[in-house]
Amino acid sequence: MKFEQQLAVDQLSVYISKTEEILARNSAKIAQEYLENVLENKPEASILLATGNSQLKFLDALISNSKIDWSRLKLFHLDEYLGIDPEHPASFRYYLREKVEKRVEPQVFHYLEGDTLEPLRECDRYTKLLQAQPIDLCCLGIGTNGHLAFNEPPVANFNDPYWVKIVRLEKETRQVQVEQGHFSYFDQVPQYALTVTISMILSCQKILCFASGNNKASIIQRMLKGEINSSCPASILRQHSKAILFLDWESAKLL
Ligand SMILES: O=P(O)(O)OC[C@H]1O[C@](O)(CO)[C@@H](O)[C@@H]1O
Repeated sequence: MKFEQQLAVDQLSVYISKTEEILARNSAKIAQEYLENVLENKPEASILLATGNSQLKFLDALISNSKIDWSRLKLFHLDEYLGIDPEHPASFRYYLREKVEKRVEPQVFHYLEGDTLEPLRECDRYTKLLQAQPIDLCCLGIGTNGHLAFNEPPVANFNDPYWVKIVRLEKETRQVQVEQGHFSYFDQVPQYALTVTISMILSCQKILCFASGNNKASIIQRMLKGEINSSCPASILRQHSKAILFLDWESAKLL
């Protein structure tokens, strides 16, 4: 497996590839080998998937090249806008149905029902589903403001007693969604979302986190060189010994 550079920042492993394409190929191989290993020792495995641009090439490489037995996998996801219809193209359920579920046949895909009329009950339902088994693999992206899932700075709680909660989205997060073309204007982006918490993420057995491109360079610098605190929620990954951060040259350029 060829990464141009490998380093450790506290307990976090950081693998750097020249391009996002190489990064996707190599990280998909790591994910595949890890899942094969898990499935040698138990009948089924559980994966918590992220959405966003940072996941696209990885998911494509994982799905198109691997020999994973998806029928033995239970799938979950990190977050969803509150009040969004599952058919809305910006909804994370839409993304995951189109990019994952239509291409593989998992044993089950448990979706966060963002359009529920009873959000607290939905948090409770999803918490119970997540707690029913260990989550073997968690995939993550990092927001330009350092958020993990929708745990926004500075309110993200590293010791959250909850596993799924309702959060208010930061202006920057909502603005980025417009810039990326997911919504036409700022007020169209929902103000609230459901998200798994940092405590939930840290309970996962293995974490693969992806960040590439110039627009992630300064937050990656803060994540890896700044203090570990909730002003950059992603910095907490430095305390997870089974987490790998995959970067390309552009996102790693300020290290
Ligand atoms: O992958 P992107 O588009 O860079 O976004 C960063 C992360 O923030 C989220 O939008 C919020 O969870 C994720 O879907 C994503 O992985």
